[in-house]
Amino acid sequence: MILIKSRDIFQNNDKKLYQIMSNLFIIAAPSGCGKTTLVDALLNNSEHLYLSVTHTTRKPRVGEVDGVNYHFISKTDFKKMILNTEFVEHAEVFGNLYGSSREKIQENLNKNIDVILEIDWQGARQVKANMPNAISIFILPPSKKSLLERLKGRGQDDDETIKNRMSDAENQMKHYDEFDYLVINDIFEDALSNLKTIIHNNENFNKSEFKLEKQVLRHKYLLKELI
Ligand SMILES: Nc1ncnc2c1ncn2[C@@H]1O[C@H](COP(=O)(O)OP(=O)(O)OP(=O)(O)O)[C@@H](O)[C@H]1O
Ligand SMILES: Nc1nc2c(ncn2[C@@H]2O[C@H](COP(=O)(O)O)[C@@H](O)[C@H]2O)c(=O)[nH]1
Repeated sequence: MILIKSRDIFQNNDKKLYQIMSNLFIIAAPSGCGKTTLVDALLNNSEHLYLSVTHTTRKPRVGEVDGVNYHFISKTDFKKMILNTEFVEHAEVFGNLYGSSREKIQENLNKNIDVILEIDWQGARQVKANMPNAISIFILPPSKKSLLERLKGRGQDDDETIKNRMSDAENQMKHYDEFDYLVINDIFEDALSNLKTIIHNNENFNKSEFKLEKQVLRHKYLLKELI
């Protein structure tokens, strides 16, 4: 048996046996649902989790720091990175380009550190296609009304942007059933605790109360309201 420290995410067609020691987690949600706030809390004091910093052509918001919140780059540079196959996934979201660069992801997986990608459903689909063992989690708001209140309450987007994000939310949420787990971000502390359970016990997937099929039954009325 060949033992490697982590799976090589782009050579996983190799038929040799290998032992997987680190995980790639995908977290997606409609804009404003709270995924960044949840992931920040998740990363707090956790040395064994690395959040991949997205490259984007979006302009920075007030308070956002280049290299910390995002790598803010030009469209030309983004397109060069696509041509050089530097992204594990990329997508256009709200008229801007967003992509996850392969280098740091692979570096951390190789160091046996679990990696989190905070991306949209299009990116999630690409990652799952290349790496079916990636663990995907979709986060839903408790209602459309709370989603709107959160987008407004964040105080960082103008009315037009908020309108666009609300009208896209349904399109994003339609893809919840492509994910392994579903979490409802109603009470923040509960959602955080659910995420921690998923991340720390993902080997118990079949028994998890947060796996998609169980959550779909539990939250069927919410799903009807949202989608
Ligand atoms: N459970 C919650 N209850 C109330 N407010 C919340 C909850 N979770 C997050 N929020 C608030 O909702 C707002 C949006 O959260 P956040 O920016 O994390 O969303 P996001 O999903 O990362 O959005 P985007 O995809 O646009 O980056 C923030 O002001 C955050 O404090
Ligand atoms: N496919 C990807 N989508 C991404 C990535 N990083 C963020 N996103 C998506 O963009 C929206 C908007 O983000 P914002 O910071 O401009 O509010 C967010 O909801 C994600 O769905 C990425 O690397 N790849």
